Amino acid sequence: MAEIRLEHIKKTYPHMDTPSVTDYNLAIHDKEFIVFVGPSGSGKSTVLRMIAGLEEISGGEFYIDGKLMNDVSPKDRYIAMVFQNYALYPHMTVYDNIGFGLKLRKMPKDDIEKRVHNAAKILGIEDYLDRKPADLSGGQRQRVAMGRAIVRDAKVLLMDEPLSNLDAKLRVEIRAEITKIHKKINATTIYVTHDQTEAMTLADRIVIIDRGDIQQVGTPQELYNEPKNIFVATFIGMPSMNLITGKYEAGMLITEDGLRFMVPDGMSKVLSSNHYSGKNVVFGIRSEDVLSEQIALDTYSDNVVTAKVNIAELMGADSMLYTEIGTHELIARVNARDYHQPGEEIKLALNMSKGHFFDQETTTRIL
Ligand SMILES: Nc1ncnc2c1ncn2[C@@H]1O[C@H](COP(=O)(O)OP(=O)(O)OP(=O)(O)O)[C@@H](O)[C@H]1O
Repeated sequence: MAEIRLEHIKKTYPHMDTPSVTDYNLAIHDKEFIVFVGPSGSGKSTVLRMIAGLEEISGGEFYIDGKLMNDVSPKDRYIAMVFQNYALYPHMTVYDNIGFGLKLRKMPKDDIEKRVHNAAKILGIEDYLDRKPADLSGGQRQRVAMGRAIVRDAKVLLMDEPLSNLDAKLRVEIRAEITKIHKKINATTIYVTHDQTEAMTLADRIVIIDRGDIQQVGTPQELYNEPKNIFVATFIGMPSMNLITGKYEAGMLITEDGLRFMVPDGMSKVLSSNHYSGKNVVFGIRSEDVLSEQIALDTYSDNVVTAKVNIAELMGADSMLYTEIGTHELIARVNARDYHQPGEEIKLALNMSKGHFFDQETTTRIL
């Protein structure tokens, strides 16, 4: 069992004026799979390294199962870490690479053998135990690195961008395996990535970080459907959420270049009662809620715009249309059968009720 609590955690690196992590508060449940996601330099690795004990904590408290861990040495934290560069010993076999840490701890040979074989079985690398890392593929090397973490029976597993060295196809395969492995070993897991697709597919809960600050914590669905602010709304989801800035007035959203959108009644009520009448707001709508089929044009006839197609990307079942309406870019994910050429003018309907309104100044979501 391993419950983790981070309370007001801060990090300022030596000789730096500004903190890299400002005030980090998070409770992670036992056996949970948590993903830290955010842009490069947002502080993801710093938090992970503080948990592992590789980096000193500048302020705040870090607990595992209620025990304060700030000053506990890394080897006594019951934590195992998997890095993006696998850090395998090239002259050792897979078996020795996996068992090395246990040997250092002077564990009896029989126990080491049991543990290494058990880990190899979980990871599906039993046939490679006699090989050297050089004779393995990237995916197999990554499994060996995970094997080293698994044999230690760690209560907490930390993974720092473990898939970033693999090609796209292998990343998808190993991603699915990581989920299976997590179910088998059941260690509380913290996984760091800057890839929102990895975060969405792996996480029980995602912690989204920007500039050393937690922006939102929630399940993938919560972050996708109820983003707290514009940063989360545009970071989660591919392609990024469309944003249209305009003035809200008498049930309409009116842009500076004269586009007019009818705001559904329920949304209008919330905007009016929150004193947004006459004020600028940001409207966000996902590409799947921008529609091109005739039935949608008829259903949402109040909000049909003429759009010029700039780029059309065929993605298999869907096609992504990067279009221009007035001075705004609008991305629509449409059925691939409904393919359009760049340069074409088409009609698009916005299903406004699926969109979100954000406060332009604070960037927080209004509804
Ligand atoms: N040893 C260090 N000394 C000084 N500043 C550092 C050090 N390590 C990281 N930083 C700074 O702290 C901030 C957070 O870095 P961190 O590596 O935690 O971000 P990250 O979100 O993991 O980024 P990436 O996805 O690029 O790995 C960055 O501004 C970085 O430049």
